[in-house]
Amino acid sequence: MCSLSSPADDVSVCVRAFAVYTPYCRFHPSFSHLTSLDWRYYGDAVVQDVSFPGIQSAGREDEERCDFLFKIILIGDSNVGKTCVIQSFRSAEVTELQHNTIGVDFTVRSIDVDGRRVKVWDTAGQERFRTITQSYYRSAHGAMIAYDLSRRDTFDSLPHWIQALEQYGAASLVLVLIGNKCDLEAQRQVLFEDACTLAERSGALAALETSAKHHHNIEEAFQLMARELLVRHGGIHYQDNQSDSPTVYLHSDSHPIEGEQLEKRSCDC
Ligand SMILES: Nc1nc2c(ncn2[C@@H]2O[C@H](COP(=O)(O)OP(=O)(O)OP(=O)(O)O)[C@@H](O)[C@H]2O)c(=O)[nH]1
Repeated sequence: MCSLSSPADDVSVCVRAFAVYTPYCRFHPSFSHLTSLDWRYYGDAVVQDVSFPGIQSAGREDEERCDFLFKIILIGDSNVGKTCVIQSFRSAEVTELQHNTIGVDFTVRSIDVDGRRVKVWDTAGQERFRTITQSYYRSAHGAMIAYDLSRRDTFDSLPHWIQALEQYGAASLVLVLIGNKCDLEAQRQVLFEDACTLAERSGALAALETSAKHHHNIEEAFQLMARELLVRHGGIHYQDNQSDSPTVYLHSDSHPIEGEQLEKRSCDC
């Protein structure tokens, strides 16, 4: 079962990420622009009078070697499954019932992309904690916007989230749209084609349908994102005729968007 089963556990995970990864991230070139104010603000706002369970085991990860460290934010309406997606990514296990996130959830995991070790630092934040999440937009390398494919209103708010990213995020941000809860096919209210159209219009790298509950397409979403970030940050160089493009990681319910991002794959910058 998921390790985040109560608000107290949730905070302890936040503390763990804060306490263990802050020193590493602050000294890492990718995070040199993060000010201590960002971190303190998060700590003051979210972490209150809690112990630090799990800090020792997480400490080992801090020493783990990685070639690249990317920060990916996961945003979207409440209850679309953001926390479950990052839990599924972290542990391949998801609880039936998740509490609402207070502030920002963190997870850090290393994945291998073409033999490169990539550390993905992932956060999911809630809209009502706007001031916290906006500061995270600024320093993100990639963003996943999630909607619940069984609730049309969560898809209809995607333009709002995209606009927020355009306003607060970096121009080079890699965007992926995620239609979560694809196990609820009978309750589907959003056609995959609609998500693909929106992804194409908004310059997203891909649209995918995922199930955090069944761990479906979660790894693929992060692999796809990490691979694109590696390309953009000079970690992978694609030839035009190279066959192992990111599309090989996609299932039938995912859709890579051709265009601007694909051109950038061959770019060294
Ligand atoms: N059927 C199904 N339910 C899911 C899936 N992912 C999440 N859920 C359920 O959806 C509910 C909301 O999940 P959360 O992960 O807390 O959603 P969230 O987007 O993080 O919500 P906030 O913290 O309010 O922003 C929970 O009851 C989950 O068990 C999924 O893939 N399939």
